[in-house]
Amino acid sequence: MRQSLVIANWKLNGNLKLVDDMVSALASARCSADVVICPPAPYLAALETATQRLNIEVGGQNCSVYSNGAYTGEIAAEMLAEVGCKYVLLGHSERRALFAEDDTLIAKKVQLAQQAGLTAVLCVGETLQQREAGKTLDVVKAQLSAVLNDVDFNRLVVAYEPVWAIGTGETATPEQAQEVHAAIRQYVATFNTDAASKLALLYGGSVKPENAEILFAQDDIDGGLIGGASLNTDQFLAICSAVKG
Ligand SMILES: O=C(CO)COP(=O)(O)O
Repeated sequence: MRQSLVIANWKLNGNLKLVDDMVSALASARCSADVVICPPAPYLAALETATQRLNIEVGGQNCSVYSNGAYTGEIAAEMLAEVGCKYVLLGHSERRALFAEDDTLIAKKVQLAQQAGLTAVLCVGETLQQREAGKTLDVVKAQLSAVLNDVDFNRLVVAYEPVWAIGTGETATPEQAQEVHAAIRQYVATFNTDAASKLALLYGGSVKPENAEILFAQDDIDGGLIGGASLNTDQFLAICSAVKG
């Protein structure tokens, strides 16, 4: 039985009011999936305190490639763990594109995160240009292979987020998403068969209440990584309850 998981990625959005509103909404919600919220770092402690009695975990949106030292503005994986995070998003396409993060750097971050006891949520996905050139699987496999050679599969989640579907309102069709998810699972199996069958694989990219159920019904889709819709309590709860239980 694989973990069903819905992760909220607030990106650079939200405030203390959203922390309160989301926690109140989730407190009275019924959801068979595990729920993780990744707010901007200043809200992690407040969210962790507010969710202590709930079955909700907290995660970072990124961590440093360094453990400590003179790196102004950075946040170490161990610091995230110390304030109660259980997860950290790594390799998000916005980090890759806007902050020039490459596969080598992301692999190092995954190692540090796992050493700190965090589950790394490795994000992979192709651009529209790469998809149109028929390179989707090559791109995704290259992003995975950089990390999978030296990874703790017990602390790994993979999120497939086609770049062209992020924040655009354009979602991969359930068939497109399933095809890539199945290919990811097969590829992971070439590294570790047992881990591949247990790995939680999430879809991300314009997931909304209207399309969540059909996406999550696909064989190899175990939940979602939600951006825009995770900022709205009603929408986020509807997505959480769309996960197959
Ligand atoms: O990037 C995403 C989650 O990490 C997806 O964002 P949207 O749900 O806003 O498309």
